[in-house]
Amino acid sequence: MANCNPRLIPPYGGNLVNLLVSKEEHAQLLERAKNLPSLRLTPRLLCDIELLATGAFSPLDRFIGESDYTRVLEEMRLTNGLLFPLPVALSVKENDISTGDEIALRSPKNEIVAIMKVEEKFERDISREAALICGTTDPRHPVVAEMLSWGRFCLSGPLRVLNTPRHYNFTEFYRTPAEVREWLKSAGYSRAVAFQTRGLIYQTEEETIKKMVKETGGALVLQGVADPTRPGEIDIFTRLRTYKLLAEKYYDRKRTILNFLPLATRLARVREILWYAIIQRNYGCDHLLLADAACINGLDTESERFFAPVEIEEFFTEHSNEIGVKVLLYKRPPRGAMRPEVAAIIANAYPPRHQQGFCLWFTGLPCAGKSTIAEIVTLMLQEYGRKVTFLDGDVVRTHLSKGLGFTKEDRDTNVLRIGFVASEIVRHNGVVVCAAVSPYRAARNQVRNMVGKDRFVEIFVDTPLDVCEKRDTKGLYARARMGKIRGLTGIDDPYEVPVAPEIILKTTDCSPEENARKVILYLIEKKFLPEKPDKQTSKAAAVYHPAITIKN
Ligand SMILES: Nc1ncnc2c1ncn2[C@@H]1O[C@H](COP(=O)(O)OS(=O)(=O)O)[C@@H](OP(=O)(O)O)[C@H]1O
Ligand SMILES: Nc1ncnc2c1ncn2[C@@H]1O[C@H](COP(=O)(O)OP(=O)(O)O)[C@@H](O)[C@H]1O
Repeated sequence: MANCNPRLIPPYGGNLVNLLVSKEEHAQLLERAKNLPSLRLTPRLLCDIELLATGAFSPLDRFIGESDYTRVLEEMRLTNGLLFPLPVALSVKENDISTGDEIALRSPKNEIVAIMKVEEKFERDISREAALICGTTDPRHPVVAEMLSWGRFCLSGPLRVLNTPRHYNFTEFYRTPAEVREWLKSAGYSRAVAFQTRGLIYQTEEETIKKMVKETGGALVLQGVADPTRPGEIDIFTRLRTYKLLAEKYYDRKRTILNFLPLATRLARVREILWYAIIQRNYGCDHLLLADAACINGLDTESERFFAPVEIEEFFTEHSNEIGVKVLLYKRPPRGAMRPEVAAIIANAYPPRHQQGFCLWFTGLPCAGKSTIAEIVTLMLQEYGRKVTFLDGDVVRTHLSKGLGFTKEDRDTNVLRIGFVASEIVRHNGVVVCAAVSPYRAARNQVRNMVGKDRFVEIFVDTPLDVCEKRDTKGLYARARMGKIRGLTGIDDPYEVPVAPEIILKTTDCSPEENARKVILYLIEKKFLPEKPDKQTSKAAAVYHPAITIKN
């Protein structure tokens, strides 16, 4: 229940850390920072410094020093005895920074973030750290894979934070712990429940959350984790849009505050959850609502390979009492339906397959028939109402790749340029048809990765050299045979035949139109096109993303 004289749980360790310099000092320190040696922070470290600066990691007031680092790894405690499960450390590869140096920490975009006085420099044993916090050194674990690229030195020392990263979208939802606490107090709450998520909230889960929050009598702090998207996940902006919609429309506004939390997760199993409990306490929450599945994150979120639920409960009861945050575990209900507006946001971002972008990549010898077939396919696709861009190697070489020749290097540059444009078109759900000799396998595969493996259709126009030579539409083969030109693909330059193209077209026994129809049939079979040009199935149920289930 809201009360008139609320006293929220105090920050962990007693005080909310604030590393931001005062307005008065800002200009002068900024000038000083410009002349200091700089260190560029990774996106992960940028998240960390933001949370350090605003006190979300209180009592930490700096990147961790060596004695704290060691004790945190071994005993989950800081040297002052406080439980703290994960090291927030500043890794560097550079060995030219020494103790006593003053350095400027900059964002990945080179903006000045903070000044740090280096008081400690120590070595970090990444493998041991991975084993202790993630429970594995297996590089299939996404964070372990990333850790292996971290520098082996750590720096620690006092920080004067000049600017936290500016959030240009959803600006008003990136709140500091002090701001959330202020809201809770002014709304009259002495109790607050954090629900921290980086998944989609289905209606069943939304209702479970509401019920559990109501039972505590506290407010809900809906913490949408705003960290970089990992492959295979719903993109961050779509997720944040759904949280905003839900908070505004389906949660009691008097009881709920939405916050976007720039937390770079570690996937460190139960240590991670205790860390969340500390963070949430700093935001003023004395309860943390947690789906049981969240406790077993790691290599395989679906399995219970790390901790059985019973162990989790015991573990939390023991440690969360010490942190002062009650962890409310609940069994995640079956997914069921999404709120229609949420489904609409998702459907817009992840349209059904037949509205998604794809790239048709025609490859083959000069005169194989790439352009002829590609042009017909382009016309056929337009009957399906698709917006199609045709990038023909010949034409691209008159503008985008003007000036490039036919050395291996120039050909690769050409192919990658076409690939880059193609990937941008596909990303925005357009269709792109490319026809380039693209003789090198590695470059073609690079394009496949740029576009996305499931959106890339490699079409090998498999015409024998003697047939191409007879066609010789531009007289190139004749000139090559006469020795007038060098490096013609198929004559004295290599063509690496595709190993596993999605489609192979023979042009000696099929007309260009027949081959074009084969491509269209392939696209229908893969659901990139509806069976008939005018048949649209735009129901939300057709949404295509492995992480989504929608029931209507
Ligand atoms: N040495 C050499 N090798 C291959 N092709 C040559 C060469 N010189 C000129 N041409 C003409 O340029 C067209 C190939 O350009 P691409 O951009 O498709 O080539 S590549 O993918 O960069 O290898 C190619 O067009 P297509 O016949 O449409 O394939 C040729 O007409
Ligand atoms: N079955 C076929 N498929 C494609 N092109 C064919 C076929 N039979 C003959 N041709 C002719 O071969 C030539 C191929 O030229 P083009 O499409 O520019 O090839 P590429 O783009 O591979 O260099 C065209 O003149 C086309 O009319």
